[in-house]
Amino acid sequence: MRPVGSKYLLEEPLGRGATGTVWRARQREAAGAEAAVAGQPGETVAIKVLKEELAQDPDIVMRFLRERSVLLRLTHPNIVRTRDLVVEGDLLALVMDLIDGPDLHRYLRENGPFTPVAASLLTAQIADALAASHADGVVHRDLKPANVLLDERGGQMKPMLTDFGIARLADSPGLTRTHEFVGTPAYVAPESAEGRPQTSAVDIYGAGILLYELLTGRPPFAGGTALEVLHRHLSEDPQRPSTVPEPLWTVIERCLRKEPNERPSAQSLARGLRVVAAGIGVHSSAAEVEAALGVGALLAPDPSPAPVPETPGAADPTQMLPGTGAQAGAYDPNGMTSVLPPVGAADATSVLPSTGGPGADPTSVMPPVQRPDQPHPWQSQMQAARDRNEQTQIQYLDPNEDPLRRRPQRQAPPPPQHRPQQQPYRQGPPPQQQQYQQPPQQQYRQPQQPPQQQYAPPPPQHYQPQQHQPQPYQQQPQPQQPQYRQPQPQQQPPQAPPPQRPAPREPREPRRRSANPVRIPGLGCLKGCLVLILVFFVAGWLIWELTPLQQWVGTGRGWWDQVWTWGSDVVDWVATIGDSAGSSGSPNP
Ligand SMILES: Nc1ncnc2c1ncn2[C@@H]1O[C@H](COP(=O)(O)OP(=O)(O)OP(=O)(O)O)[C@@H](O)[C@H]1O
Repeated sequence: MRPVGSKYLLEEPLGRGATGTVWRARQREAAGAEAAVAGQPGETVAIKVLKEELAQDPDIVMRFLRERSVLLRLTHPNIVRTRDLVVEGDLLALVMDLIDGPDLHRYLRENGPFTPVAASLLTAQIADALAASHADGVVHRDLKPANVLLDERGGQMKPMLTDFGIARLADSPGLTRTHEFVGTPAYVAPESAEGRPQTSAVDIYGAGILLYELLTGRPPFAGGTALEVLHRHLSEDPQRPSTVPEPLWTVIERCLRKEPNERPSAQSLARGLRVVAAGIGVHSSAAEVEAALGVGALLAPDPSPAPVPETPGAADPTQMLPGTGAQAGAYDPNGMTSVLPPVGAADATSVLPSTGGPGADPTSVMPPVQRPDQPHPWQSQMQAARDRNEQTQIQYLDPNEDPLRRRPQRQAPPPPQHRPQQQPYRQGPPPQQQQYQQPPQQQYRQPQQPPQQQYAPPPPQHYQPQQHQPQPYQQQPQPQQPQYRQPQPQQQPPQAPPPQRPAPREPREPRRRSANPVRIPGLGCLKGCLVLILVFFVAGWLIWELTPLQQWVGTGRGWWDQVWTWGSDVVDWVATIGDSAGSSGSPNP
């Protein structure tokens, strides 16, 4: 057992994350006045001991101490309470309440997706926690199921958001000045992926992804490489699974808007989710169903989202790349920014990883620092994420290899000389036409909001355990009121975590369906002829009967008789021609 400070003893590790290891620990004696919770000797706590490299960085230690008051005052029924922060020699540790229960990632993996009602109520409580922290100016920035612990005490399951402030520490200059990416690709908001200024809206995006995952067992943008996932966040719209009720999809779709200002505030998200939960249940009244269908009106955007404080070297994308700025000879087609490094800057494909497709010339797409036999850093990063249960990723990223900063520019002038067209992903789908904006040049200097108003959290709402029936890898279709469009229940494939795919496949050509599934050669032509004959026949009959033509021709016959006569004439004529051809072709007697 290892002492942490003079007050705590580490007993056994509970789990390891990217930023440190969490231990079950015991309190030796009551903590001092600087702790938020003094605690009693013998009390059990959880202690996250941050990685040594974090603890040895003076910038991070400073930040840790500065954040201390923020973290310690962050209290809410759905936030894991930070009791104390310990700085001792080379050790930085957060002392937290010990939560008795699994994290949501593990729970999902073991029990399958939630019902729509249970998913709504659970996410509503997470939104409550976010509303409280946003009101206090604290943005989580790494919201994902692994950071939600399920407190199972008392037979109820209460989601508890944890790891507040860790992303802030990890994002400190000590780390990001070496061009690191902080976040988990499957949950990263588009603005974070692009290095644009972030606000509390990134947490709403994370909540939308989390809600989607609770309902389906997997996040909407997953699979393939981390780069691919980030591209999908930036360019793809999520698709509604057939099992997600319409009002709930309205909420998810609003949370996942690419434009942060269009996402709801945490408070309106929580309210909207509760209205949806009330309106999609088996016993919902007509009024509740009606209210759920109108949930869009409740999802008001946040008029003053909490900004993520600027971190020199982190929030400013221009500082995340070496040799940036004018002195580096950067490519600047729009005159907006100078973030692109000089090597191959005009050619986005030149920095993308080679996937080694047939006929691919790896050297032509490899950045100079990367050898063909090495995996791309993002690929290793994704692999590491899988190995580590989707933990926060902090990994060196060579800016030369970051295609997000080398996307084709909308107004880019044509390159001075023709290059052979190269596919950025040789084995992957062709990238969609992306309307990327270059990250803005100006630094984000909005000061952190002081906590103005005291957030009064709504009473913690614990949903009843029977509302969530763990579905072992099969979504239960939710019975719906007739008023709203019922999604078609569908047999779900096993809801396992996204399988690891070796390489993205080429997208299939959309199949063109023929109106005539059995192809008979010439059938189309024959049909046309028959239709034409029919049309002539009917038209002739009408003209014969309804116009004076019959008298003019002077036959006095009916249409059928006349047609029969014409037919006989034609047959006689053909026979005559045949006879004359036969007699002229036969030798003279
Ligand atoms: N307060 C706590 N009480 C009980 N268990 C905890 C507590 N905090 C974390 N854990 C457990 O410890 C494990 C590791 O937590 P940690 O936050 O380091 O992991 P992570 O969220 O996967 O990684 P990271 O946040 O660094 O990406 C988790 O699986 C979690 O279940």
